[in-house]
Amino acid sequence: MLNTPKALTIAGSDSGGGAGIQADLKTFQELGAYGMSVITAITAQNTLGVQGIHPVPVEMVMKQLKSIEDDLRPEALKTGMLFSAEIIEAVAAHLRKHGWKNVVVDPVMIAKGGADLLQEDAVEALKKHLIPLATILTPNIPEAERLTGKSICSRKGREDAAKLLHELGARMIVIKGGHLTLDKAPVDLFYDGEHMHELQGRRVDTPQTHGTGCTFAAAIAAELALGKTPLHAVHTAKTFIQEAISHPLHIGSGHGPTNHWAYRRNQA
Ligand SMILES: Nc1ncnc2c1ncn2[C@@H]1O[C@H](COP(=O)(O)OP(=O)(O)OP(=O)(O)O)[C@@H](O)[C@H]1O
Ligand SMILES: Cc1ncc(CO)c(N)n1
Repeated sequence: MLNTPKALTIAGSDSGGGAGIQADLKTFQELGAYGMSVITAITAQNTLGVQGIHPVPVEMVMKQLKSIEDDLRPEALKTGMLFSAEIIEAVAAHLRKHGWKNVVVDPVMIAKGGADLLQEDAVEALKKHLIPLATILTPNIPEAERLTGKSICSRKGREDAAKLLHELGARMIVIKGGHLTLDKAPVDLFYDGEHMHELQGRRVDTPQTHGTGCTFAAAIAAELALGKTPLHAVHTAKTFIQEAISHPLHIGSGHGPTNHWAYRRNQA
C-alpha cells in the first residue's frame, strides 16, 4: 500500500480558526495530505483582531519537532508565525540537521488587523537562518519589501525583489499580489530561479480574507507532499485560495475566514 503523504505546519494557533495552524490543517485535509502541527505560539484571536499572544517556550517547540522526526517524518512542511529569533533559529537548526525537504516558508510578520506576529529583531534571523532552507518562499508585498529593504511599486520591482530573495538562498519565490491596489487583479509572481511565471487571479471585493496567506502556503506544502512539482503546486494553491475567497462563509463581524471546503466541492 502507498504511504499516506504527511504535511507539517510549524506556526501559531489562531483561536478563531481562520489563519495559522487551524487554516493549515484544514487545507492539508482538503487536499488529501495527513496534517501535523508544531505550535510556536498561542494567539487569542478572532475576526476583529489579535487580543493576545503567548509564545511557546523554545524547548517545547524543539520537543514537538523531535516527536515528529522520531516517528512521523513529513514529506513537506510549511512555516508560518514563528514569533522570535530563538524559535526561528531552533526550527532552522532542526531542518538542517535532519535534512527535511520541501520547505515552504511563509514569512508571516503582521496580521491583517496590524498586530505584530514576528518580533522586530527576528527578521534578520529569518533572512540568515530560514530563508536559505526555503524550497518556496511566499512573501506578500510588504514582507518582500521588509526582507529586501526595497519598496515595490511596479511589476519590475516585484521581479527584482524575487531575484534578491533568490540570492538570499530561497530556491523559488512567490511574491503574492493580494496587497496590490484594489482595482488590480491579484496576480502572484512565481520565480523558479530561472523564469518568472504569473499566477492569474480574479479580485474578490470582500473583507473575508483572514488567513489567505496561511491557506495559500499550506496548499503549496500539501501539493509538494503529494509529490507534485513546484509549478503545479503553486498553480493548485492559487486555484484553492481563489475558490476559498470566492465562496465566503460570513463568520464573525470583522475580517472573516475563507472557505476551505470550496475547492474540493468545485472539483467534485
Ligand atoms: N481580495 C482578493 N481576491 C482574490 N485573491 C486574493 C485577494 N486577496 C488575496 N488574494 C490572494 O490570496 C493569496 C494570499 O495573498 P495575500 O497577499 O493576501 O497574503 P498575505 O497578506 O500573506 O495573507 P495574510 O493576511 O493571511 O498573512 C494570494 O494568492 C493572493 O493573490
Ligand atoms: C496565528 C496566525 N498566523 C498567521 C496569521 C496571518 O494571517 C494570523 N493572523 N495568525
